[in-house]
Amino acid sequence: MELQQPGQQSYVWLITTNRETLVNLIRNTECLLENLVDHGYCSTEESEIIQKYSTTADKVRQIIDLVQCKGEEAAEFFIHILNKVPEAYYDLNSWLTKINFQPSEQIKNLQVTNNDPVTLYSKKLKQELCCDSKFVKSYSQREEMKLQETYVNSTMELVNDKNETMGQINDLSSFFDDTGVINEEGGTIFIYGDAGMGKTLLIQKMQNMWAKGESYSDIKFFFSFSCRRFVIFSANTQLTLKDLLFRYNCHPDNDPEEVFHYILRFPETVMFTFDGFDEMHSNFDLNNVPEVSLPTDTAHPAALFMHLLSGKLLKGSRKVLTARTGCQVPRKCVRKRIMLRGFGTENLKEYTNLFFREPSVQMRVLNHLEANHNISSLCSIPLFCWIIFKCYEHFHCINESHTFSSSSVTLTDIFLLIIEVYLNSSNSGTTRSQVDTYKKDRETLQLIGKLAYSGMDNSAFVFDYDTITSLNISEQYLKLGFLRTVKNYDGCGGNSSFEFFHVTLQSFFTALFLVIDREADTTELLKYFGHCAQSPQQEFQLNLMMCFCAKNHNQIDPFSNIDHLQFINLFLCGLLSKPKQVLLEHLVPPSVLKVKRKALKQQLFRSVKFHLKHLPRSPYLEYNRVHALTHFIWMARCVCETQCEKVGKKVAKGICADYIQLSFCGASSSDCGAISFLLNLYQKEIALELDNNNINDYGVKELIPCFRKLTVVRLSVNQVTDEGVKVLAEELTKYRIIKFLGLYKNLITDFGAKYVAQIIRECPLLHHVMMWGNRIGDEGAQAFAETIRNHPCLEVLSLACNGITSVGGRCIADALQHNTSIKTLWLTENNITDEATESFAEMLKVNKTLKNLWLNNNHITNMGANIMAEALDHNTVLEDLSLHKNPLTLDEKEPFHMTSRIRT
Ligand SMILES: Nc1ncnc2c1ncn2[C@@H]1O[C@H](COP(=O)(O)OP(=O)(O)OP(=O)(O)O)[C@@H](O)[C@H]1O
Repeated sequence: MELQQPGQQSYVWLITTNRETLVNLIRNTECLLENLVDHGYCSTEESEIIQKYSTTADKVRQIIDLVQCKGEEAAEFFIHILNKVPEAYYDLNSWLTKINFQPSEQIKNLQVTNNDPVTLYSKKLKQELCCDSKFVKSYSQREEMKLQETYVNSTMELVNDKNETMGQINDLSSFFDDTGVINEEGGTIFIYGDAGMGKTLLIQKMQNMWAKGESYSDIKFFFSFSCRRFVIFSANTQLTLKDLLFRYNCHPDNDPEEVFHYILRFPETVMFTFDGFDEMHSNFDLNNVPEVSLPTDTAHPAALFMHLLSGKLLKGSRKVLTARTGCQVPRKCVRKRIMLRGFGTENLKEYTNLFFREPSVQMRVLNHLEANHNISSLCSIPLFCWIIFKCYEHFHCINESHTFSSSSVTLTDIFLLIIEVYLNSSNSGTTRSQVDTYKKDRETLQLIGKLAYSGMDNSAFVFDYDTITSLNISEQYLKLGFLRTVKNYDGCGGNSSFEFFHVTLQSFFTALFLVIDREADTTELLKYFGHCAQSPQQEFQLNLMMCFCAKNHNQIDPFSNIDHLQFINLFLCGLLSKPKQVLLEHLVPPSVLKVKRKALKQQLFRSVKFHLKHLPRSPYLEYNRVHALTHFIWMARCVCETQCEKVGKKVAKGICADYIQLSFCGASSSDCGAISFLLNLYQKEIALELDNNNINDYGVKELIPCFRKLTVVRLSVNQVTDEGVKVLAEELTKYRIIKFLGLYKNLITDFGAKYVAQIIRECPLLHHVMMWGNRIGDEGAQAFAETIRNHPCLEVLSLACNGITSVGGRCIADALQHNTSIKTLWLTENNITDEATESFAEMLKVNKTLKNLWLNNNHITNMGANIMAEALDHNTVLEDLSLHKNPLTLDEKEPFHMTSRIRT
């Protein structure tokens, strides 16, 4: 673009000499005319005449002629408009920069109206999203709940592609910054978590923050898609990108072409959210996505989606994709991985205080949660927390003194309760017993159950109006609140579609239907066990294949997630359990119930036996180790849901090992209840490895019943805080059988370190303690020092990656002068300087057991290294003094190089 340079500051001259450029690059004449008319530089008649010209270029020529005639002020205001509405005149950006336009004070004070289609569309999107995101959609339509009054941040963690944690994030605005990037090429922020962890609500919160101007201010367009909705498209649907954006979100009122042109030109101003990749069940083969060479080409919506995700379309746009844990996404696309871990103690407190307004009720609820681990661990999953609170609120309204049950509460219990609450609320608050409510509304439950069941086989979570009416589900039933309307995506304003307020509710209704429907025989009842029957080998192979395939960006099968089917089995176990018999007998004849119960029990045993038989087993140290995966957790959940000790005992017997490895199984805190239920019934002592799960302090509390059996407790990378460690100390010191304690990469501070020290002091068999990657400082180090002084058998202590300085280092070194058991001490990555090396040297002169002392990544210089090296002359036991990554200079003459036992 050849631009004419102005010779003097005459705006008329500028316009005249750059006429050609302006005619070529101005595409929006309405904005110019409206502002010129508003401020009297052009009359309405003149504007109308100009608008009659057929081409934009002619209109621009006329406008230029007009402002030239009107003189300097009009010409200056004309350029001021171009400058003030960059969305419309972005092609003139470099011209405006070159002329270094500086309007006079008089012109600056004139208000410029921005009626450009891009800005108007952005405003429209904001308004629409503001309305859409204001209320939480999970709640029944009768009683909407404002997002602002219910959303609290849950625990979010950055995770690398080996599933290792990279630290927490607390702010949704930081999703797009540079922290935690695992792949610079990727453009998608991938957020994952279990069912009900709050992925959808988090997306809603992002929409709301953008729409209210609280965040993402550089984004002009925010397009939200639920992957579930892609099911609606038939295999031969063909759409252009423009259609996908405008028809399935809101439509621009003015000049859609221009808006789309802007989107293509500035993709970095666009944000997409795609919620629920695991639900993107489609007839369309995602592994054979046809290429789209131009953004104007048509393709299947799922293909457009995949191209958006991979950056082939709108490269540079921001994308957020959510899915259930375990769902594979093409690695190449992923920029960051964020795992939702649900509510920790503080989040739960915040949520309680938001949910219950009355301070006295808040206190009471918090006290109940404190007293009942079973309920608080269920509450760590936000969906279940909401259901529990909702039930509490309802029963509390009826009876002020209502409390949470003090006995064990299962997931089936809380779903039975929420249904009761919904049914009762529709009866204008009449209070009936649970049995009466279910008895009276049996038919309703059966019909809704049938609908739920009808969708399960082919993963249909959205029901069109025809399906609803064909099953005789009337308006009245729809209003109960179990189903909510789905925004119409065909853009034609047809009849609404519906979905359950959460897919776990659909699973519950399916199970309820299979139990209460007399026609449903035992084959139907048990069919989902068949779907979920996966041998551990298959699960291993699948995991391997997923890793391998994800690496090659091939063969993605997001539909392999069958949690919704697993939930059906779980609820069947709950509904057909003995404690529920009293209620169920009012809905099904006892004889039918008996047959179903028997069949389920037999099936459960068969599945469990098959699963346990095929679990991989291998010797590990002195143990006979069994390696369990996610399916084992589902099995434990089902068994626990039966609440039957006899079943539990039989299953526990099948474990047949003295070490159970359950790392990376996606176990949550409430799963610890199920694990504990089984292990408590195990005949012998056993080692439990639960590293890299999501159990936090609630999970530790859930394990209380089984600590008496545990010789190894490995709870590393699990968000355990001092509170959890306190529980460990109370429990482990009762039984004193613990040999190995693994708590690395948790949130333990000096306070918690004192409890760990207590465990070391009081448990004489303990030989391994892994505490690296916590928040322990000198006070904690001091506590360890006091306790290791005379410990009889502690062999390995890792305190690496903490905040220990020379003060703590000296205490530990002094204590080691007296210790005769420790062979390995890790103090890597702390803040230890030369000040502590004297103490280490003294210790090395007298210690007769320490073989490995790791002080890598501290602040030790040649001086400190030499002090320790000299001490080694008196020490024959130490094999490895490791000093990598310290500020040492490599000088041949320095004596510490003379000993091969020092590694630098
Ligand atoms: N951060 C949060 N603050 C308050 N409530 C929450 C939060 N996250 C989730 N909830 C509650 O849990 C319910 C379920 O959450 P959501 O639908 O977002 O889960 P999800 O992870 O998308 O589940 P799924 O994988 O099954 O689709 C919400 O409707 C809300 O009641």
